[in-house]
Amino acid sequence: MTPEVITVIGGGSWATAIIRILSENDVRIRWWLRNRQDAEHIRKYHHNPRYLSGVTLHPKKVKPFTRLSEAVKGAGILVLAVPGAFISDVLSQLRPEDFAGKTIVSAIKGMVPGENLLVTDWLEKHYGVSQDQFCVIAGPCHAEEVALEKQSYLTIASSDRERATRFAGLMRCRFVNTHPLTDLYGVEYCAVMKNIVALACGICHGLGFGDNFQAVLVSNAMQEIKRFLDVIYPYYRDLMGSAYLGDLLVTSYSQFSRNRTFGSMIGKGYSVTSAQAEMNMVAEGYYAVKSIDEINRKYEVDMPITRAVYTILYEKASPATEIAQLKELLT
Ligand SMILES: NC(=O)C1=CN([C@@H]2O[C@H](COP(=O)(O)OP(=O)(O)OC[C@H]3O[C@@H](n4cnc5c(N)ncnc54)[C@H](OP(=O)(O)O)[C@@H]3O)[C@@H](O)[C@H]2O)C=CC1
Ligand SMILES: O=C(CO)COP(=O)(O)O
Repeated sequence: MTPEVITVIGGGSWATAIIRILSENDVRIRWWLRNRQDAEHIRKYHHNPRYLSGVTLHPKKVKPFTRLSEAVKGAGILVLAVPGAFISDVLSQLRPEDFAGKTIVSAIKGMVPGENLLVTDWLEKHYGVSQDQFCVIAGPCHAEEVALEKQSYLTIASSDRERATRFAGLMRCRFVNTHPLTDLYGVEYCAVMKNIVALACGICHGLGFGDNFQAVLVSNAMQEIKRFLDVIYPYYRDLMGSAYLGDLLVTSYSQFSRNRTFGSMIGKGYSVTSAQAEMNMVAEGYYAVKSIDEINRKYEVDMPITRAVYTILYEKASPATEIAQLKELLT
């Protein structure tokens, strides 16, 4: 059998981890990064110099590119792994024909700000990608633990179960277990919303709250996510599964979570700009909370945690005052 040709778009930690996983299998990876020096470094030394630099990349299976139109040539699968806020900029070099007939995999746990669309909805709108072409990579999995080859689980969601099963096969390896699921939009929304909750957990941690309070916050958050999903995309789903509850837990509690770290800085008194400057990675929840809050103005679902995070980050409300008010609403 000829190896599967896969283009991975994005040069950050998750793109690097996905490439590490995929290259355990029979694939050829065309890797697009925006930074020319990074691509050159990878070609010479087989390491990404700025993200997960300890990971060795397979010299024969992984080929870096800086021209996106060239990177997508000949691939049957495109994996998108840039933060949602930059996707429209990055993909502006491509045309609808570049997506035709391919499996389009979103590894992005964020929305497209401004348009307030899930990445899959945005690709359908702007590039005519049909719903059954999509897969979404979900589940509790930090790139840093993939780099350490710690046992992880991923869920591959697609409305086309066969497509999900095929891609799940390519993402399965010694240290990663995978399973398919058909709740494409539910999984995508949940992945976006758990980042908002992790921000809230971080803010509370920064303010000095402990584990007792965080457990209440997270369990209330799961109910908030359920209320929202039941309205925006009703579907038979088991929210106790690892693609939903599992991802909420790892992001809320892990030392590796960028969203939690960002929130913690806000709770300790950093401004949004100084917290962003301090982190060299992207906290998707910052963009997501604005999108979800704006979407919810139409649906008016009861979402006190999302509202509190939005008010703190976008209306410069005092974290202590907002969380004091939120405290009274949790059960
Ligand atoms: N890290 C993780 O464990 C996981 C991440 N994800 C998701 O993967 C997606 C990608 O995140 P991740 O790889 O972690 O991000 P990182 O924070 O590790 O990297 C950020 C990436 O965004 C790029 N970037 C920064 N600014 C711009 C810009 N203005 N225009 C274009 N690109 C820009 C950076 O480019 P440059 O290379 O030039 O610095 C870099 O490639 C996110 O949606 C995240 O939620 C999902 C699961 C796990
Ligand atoms: O989605 C993730 C883990 O499953 C990554 O979360 P952070 O972006 O907060 O690090």
